[in-house]
Order: sequence, then C-alpha cells, then structure tokens
Amino acid sequence: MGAGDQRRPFAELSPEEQAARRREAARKAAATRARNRARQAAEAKAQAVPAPVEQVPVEQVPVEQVPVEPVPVEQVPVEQVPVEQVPVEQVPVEPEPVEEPARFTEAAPEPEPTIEPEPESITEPEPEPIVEPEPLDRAMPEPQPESQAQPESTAVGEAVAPSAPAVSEPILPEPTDADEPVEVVIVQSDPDARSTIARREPATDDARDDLRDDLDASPSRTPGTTASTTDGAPAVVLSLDGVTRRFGATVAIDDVHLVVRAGECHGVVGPNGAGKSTTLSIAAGLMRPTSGSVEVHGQDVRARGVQAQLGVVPDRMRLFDRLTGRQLLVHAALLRRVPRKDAITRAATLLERFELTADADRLVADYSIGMQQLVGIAAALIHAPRVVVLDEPFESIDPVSTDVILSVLGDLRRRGGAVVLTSHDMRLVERACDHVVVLQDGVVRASGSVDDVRDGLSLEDRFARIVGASPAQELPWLSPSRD
Ligand SMILES: Nc1ncnc2c1ncn2[C@@H]1O[C@H](COP(=O)(O)OP(=O)(O)OP(=O)(O)O)[C@@H](O)[C@H]1O
Repeated sequence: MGAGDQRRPFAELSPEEQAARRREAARKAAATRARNRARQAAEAKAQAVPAPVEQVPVEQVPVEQVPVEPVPVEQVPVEQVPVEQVPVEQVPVEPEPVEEPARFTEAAPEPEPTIEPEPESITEPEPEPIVEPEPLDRAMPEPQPESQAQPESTAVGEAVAPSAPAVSEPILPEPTDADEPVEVVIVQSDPDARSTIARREPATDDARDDLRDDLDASPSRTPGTTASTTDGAPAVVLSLDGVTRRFGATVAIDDVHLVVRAGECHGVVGPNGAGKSTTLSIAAGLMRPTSGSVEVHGQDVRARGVQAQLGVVPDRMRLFDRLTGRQLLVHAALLRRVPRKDAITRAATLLERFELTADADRLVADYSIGMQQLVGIAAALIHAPRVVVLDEPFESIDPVSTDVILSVLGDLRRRGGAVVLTSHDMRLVERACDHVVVLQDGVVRASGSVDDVRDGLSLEDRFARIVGASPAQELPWLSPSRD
C-alpha cells in the first residue's frame, strides 16, 4: 500500500484496499505487542526476581536450609498486652506445675457464665468437696518464704497473704509505684456469676472455742515481742507518722498520725473521698506514702516478715472466685505459712463461725456479695494476724453476720490483736471501736477515744457537726412527669 493510500480516508478505499489496510494494522499491532513483551522480560531479568515458590520442587530444598528460627521469648512484647485483655482462664493461678492433674482444679468446675434464673440452679449438685490432705499436697502451692516476697508491683493486690504470684487487677490504682507488695492472687469475680441465698446455721460453741484457740496460737507472733510496754500500757502495734499521699495535684491524705495499741480498735471515718481507703492502704503496706512512715511493731510495714503480721481486707476486694470457700481459706493460710493440717482445721472453724459451712464447698464465684465479703474477712484472719486492717468490712453484710464479725474481732482484740477499720455507719463504729479518727479532705479533723470525740453526742451527730453537713438542696425537677 502506497503513501497516497494512507492519506485517503478509509471509507473511500475499495474493499480490497480496506482489507489490505486492516491486515497492515494488525501486523503493526502484533509487532508492537512483541516488542512490549520483550522489554518486560528484559526488565524482569534485570531485577533478578527469584523464581516463584511454586516453581521450586519442594523435595529439593533441604530442611535445614529453611529459615525457621523461632522468635526468642524475650522478644515477645508481653508487656504490651493489657492485663484486662487476658482471659481469666489464662492466668496461671498455681505458680508451680503439678506432676499430675490437680484434683484441686478438676473439682472446681467453671461456673456457668450467665445468670441462670431456673430454680434448679440453686439446688444443682455442688462442686465435690476436695479439701483433703492428699489433693491439697499436690494442688496447693507451697507457701513462699518471706525472703521471696515480691517487690511491690504496679498491680496493687488485695492482701491476704504474702509472696503470691502476680495479681489480677489493682484495687487501688497506683500508676506511679511500680513495686507495691503483691500478696495474693485474687481473680476478679465474674459479675455474671450466679448469686444464691446463703444458708445460715448458727455457729456452735465448739467453733467459737476452736477459733479462739487458733487466734491464740498465732504463727505470726514475733518471738520476743510483748503485749505491753514497761509502763504497763499496751504495746504500740501499728503507727502512722506524718503520712501524706498525693496523686498528682490531689492530696488524698495530709500529715496523718495514728497510734494503735494491742487490743484496740480504731475506726477511720469520713465523707466520701476523705482519704479513708488511702489511709488504710498505706497502713497495710499496699501503697507507698508520698511522705511519712508506717510501722508495725516498730518495723517498717514493708520490711521483710512484717506483712505476715497483718490481715487485710481491702476496698473492692477480689477473691480467687474459682476456688470453693474452703479452698480459698486453706490457700490463704498456706500462703501465710500456716501448717497444712492447721490450715484445714482453721478453715473449717472459720467457715462454721461465719456460718458458711453449708456453702464451704461451693465456688466463691457463686457466693452472694455478702458471703464473698465474709469469706474474705475469714481469709484475712486465718493466720491469726496481730493487726487487722479492714476497709468497709460491714458493707453488704446482714445484721446477723455483722454480729458475727464484731464477735470475732472482739475475740481477736481480747487476745492482744488490734483492728483498724473504716465504715460509713457511725453506730457500727461505736459498737466495734474504742477509738475513732475523723478525716475530711485528707486531714484529720478529730481523733481520740470514741467517748472523747463524740463528746456527749452520738457519734453520728458529732460526725455531722465536724464535717459540716450542708443543708439539703431542693431538686424540683425530680418528680415523676404527670403529662
Ligand atoms: N489512685 C488514685 N489516683 C488519683 N486519685 C486518687 C486515687 N486514689 C484516691 N484518690 C483520690 O484521693 C482522695 C481520697 O480517696 P479515698 O479513696 O482514700 O477516699 P475514701 O475516704 O476512701 O472515699 P470513699 O468513702 O468514697 O471510699 C479522693 O479525692 C480520690 O479521688
């Protein structure tokens, strides 16, 4: 085809010429595609791209050449996993592996995850009672020596016993202190766990006597310490000297002094946010003060061995709720180095005294809130501590169980133990305590014997005057709509 043909419009060409024009165009297009393929192949070769995997015969690759180096454990960023994202089931409750399947665990089936309204949920077969010497030998972690007590960690744990493995979640947030003592593994209660009604049977006289004997035979008594000073006054068992705690710009407590002697009960009272829990957490060694000091029998509360002299029920207590009540108590006792046989006996007497015997072999997760509080208090007492620190011990407790708690604390005090507790119920403080500290905005507004502080009034009236209760403000909008 000549150049003149190229200039003529395609429509003016004869059919033969048009066919020739199409053949020529097709030839040129084929040549262009061939050039493109050649260029692409050259570029690919220049980049030296390895042969696709599927082209490599697998059997020709020696196994040892396959780069399968494991990632070193220390490179795994465990610390980046928020604790709250770790399912409870993955938390290793038992610090040491057992050689055979632990009946301890087997006998504690998982509670059903949701609330079961059916009546049979209350009468369903209870977990098999398993607290026997033999399974305990295998399943209970041996108590750790005091010398192995962990330095405090950011997870400020509920205190029942020392030297326990890492704790679940903090009761009192301690964002700045990275070494708070972790005293026991307490697994957060499942809010969906079923609660059932406690079956109450009166404690027997024998149970009361047994418990008194146990409180006398305390393993935490320090040899050589005396119950009274040379001038006849009871010995100081707990002292806070100029304790201040700040959280950033917030001064939670400011220059708090407290002296607790053997046999005394001190009630720490105050409005919400006054600093009661902060004071008790510091007194129990769960939280560092910003300044000031805390001593138990003349030793720093954080010194080696001192924690064993304390029994603590913290604010917002969390328990090993996958254990039965009996297991929980035995576990707490073993962690406090109570001999196993005594631990089992004491657990039984405490359960009876706290009227939990009928529920002793049920999971703590299935306990009502009040029952959990009771078993938590029992766990704090099982090693017969010299000082018991209880944050809101009567919260969620019915009047009958309140009497039981008061009675047990009375037994402890008569045998030289001391108690520090908080409560919003002034009448309970009057019943339980002989001394009281009134906190407001972190400052001690009044302290001394209950009689001195109330000064002829009821403690409730005196408290209201001290903290200056403001007149009730009207809320006119708070009325049901009548539209
Ligand atoms: N971890 C924390 N971080 C910041 N502020 C805190 C922390 N813990 C306590 N506070 C603050 O310290 C003050 C005292 O709190 P604390 O819990 O000791 O009071 P409380 O008397 O126990 O109150 P309540 O009766 O309501 O339990 C409050 O202002 C509180 O907001």
